[in-house]
Amino acid sequence: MRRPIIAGNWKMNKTLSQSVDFIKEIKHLGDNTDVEVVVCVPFISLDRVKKELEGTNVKLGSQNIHWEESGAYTGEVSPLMLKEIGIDYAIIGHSERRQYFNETDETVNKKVKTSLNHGINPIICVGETLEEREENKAQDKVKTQVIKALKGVEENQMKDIVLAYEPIWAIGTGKTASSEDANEMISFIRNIIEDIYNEEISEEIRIQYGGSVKPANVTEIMNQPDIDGALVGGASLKKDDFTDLVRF
Ligand SMILES: O=C[C@H](O)COP(=O)(O)O
Repeated sequence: MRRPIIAGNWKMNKTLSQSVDFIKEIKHLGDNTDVEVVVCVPFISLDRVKKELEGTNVKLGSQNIHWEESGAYTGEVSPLMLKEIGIDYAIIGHSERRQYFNETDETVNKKVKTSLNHGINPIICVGETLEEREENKAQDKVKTQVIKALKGVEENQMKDIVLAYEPIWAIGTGKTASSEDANEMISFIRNIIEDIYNEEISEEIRIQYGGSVKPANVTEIMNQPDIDGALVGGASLKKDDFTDLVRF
């Protein structure tokens, strides 16, 4: 039985004081539920938010991570820095990182391996563009991303990984993949994992859907057999919406 995981990706939203105020309002959301609740907040808010979350059941994540422990990488944040704060998760390979910051399948793979080596659980994002979907290339694209992201990852590390299928055309657009289409792709991803590893790992790995998940569609999405959770942008920024999402 896979534990559902709802993760809020705040993206570049909320200042430090806004982050602290907001977390005070939602930090009880992990209580009395089987759902694992995660907030992925801006780097500069991680430390303060971590302190606010102490003693709660809400987990903390970053939105990126560098693959080196230290060095001349101006503007980057290393796994050692994040580990010291005590984060649980790092989003890796979000399509916005791939699109605007030249993240490649190779850097995604390096980040995945470094996260695992530092005890930070990767949430690895994959997904196709609208053009790729229309040209029937969506599965090929996602397959390549999954295989390359996991290159060199050992079987015993797979339990620490979460995958997130986010069709790029559904992010922040109000368009969602139909829950059946999302489930079909996520089932396809599970088959890829079985090919690379084995059936047990493919049955155990948690795979989220992301892209305009809202209170109005979350139940339908979460009722799909292969979908284990949601990676949520816009709707994770509002208390009432995020509350409804984690109580889908
Ligand atoms: O990481 C979250 C996804 O990019 C989805 O964002 P969204 O819920 O605003 O569409």
